[in-house]
Amino acid sequence: MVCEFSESVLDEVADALVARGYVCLDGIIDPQLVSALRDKVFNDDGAHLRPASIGRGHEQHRNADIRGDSIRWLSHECQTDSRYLTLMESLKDGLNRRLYMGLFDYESHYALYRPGAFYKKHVDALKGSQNRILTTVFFMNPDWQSEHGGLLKLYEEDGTPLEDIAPLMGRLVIFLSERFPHEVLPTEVDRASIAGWFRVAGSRHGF
Ligand SMILES: O=C(O)CCC(=O)C(=O)O
Ligand SMILES: [Fe+2]
Repeated sequence: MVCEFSESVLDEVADALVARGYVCLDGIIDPQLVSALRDKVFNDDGAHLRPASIGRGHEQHRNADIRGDSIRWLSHECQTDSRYLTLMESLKDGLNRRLYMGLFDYESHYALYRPGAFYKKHVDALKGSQNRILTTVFFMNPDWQSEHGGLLKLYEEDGTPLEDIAPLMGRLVIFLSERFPHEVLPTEVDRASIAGWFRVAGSRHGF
């Protein structure tokens, strides 16, 4: 299984980030890996999902009014997780080569939104030195229908709605973390995703 993005995909992502700050890509991840990732949420690992919290460190707390998903962090100890993380490493290297973004490390979690769950409008970048610079959201929902809800809604910095993105199987969305407020609209059916963030080392980056 190939665990790196092609040069042409990396070119496309880099060009889109420069032009618009975000990109939505379909079918760029091996379908076998996509279904293995989905199985992690719905089969073997479902029991390890925990209600998500918000904030960082001692400011971290659960707040079901803001987000209702359950999560599990990816780890290189699991082979399927590791394949996804290796793929994201190739994205990091490819973007650093093209845009000198200084992306340093990556953290990501599976998220399961049960019917009725949502994540209110927020910005991913957290306060502190290890800031989140680039967000990835990957979807694993076959047969998604518009009546299922659960759209990822992106906004401009000034709050103007920008794009509603359906959480379709195999779709990867990448955006600059500080620039785009976004929310997950309430879902009617189980909705699985992997949210991830690249951070820079040390101080804030001026991209
Ligand atoms: O699952 C999604 O569509 C996005 C989730 C999200 O915004 C987050 O976890 O920060
Ligand atoms: Fe987010």
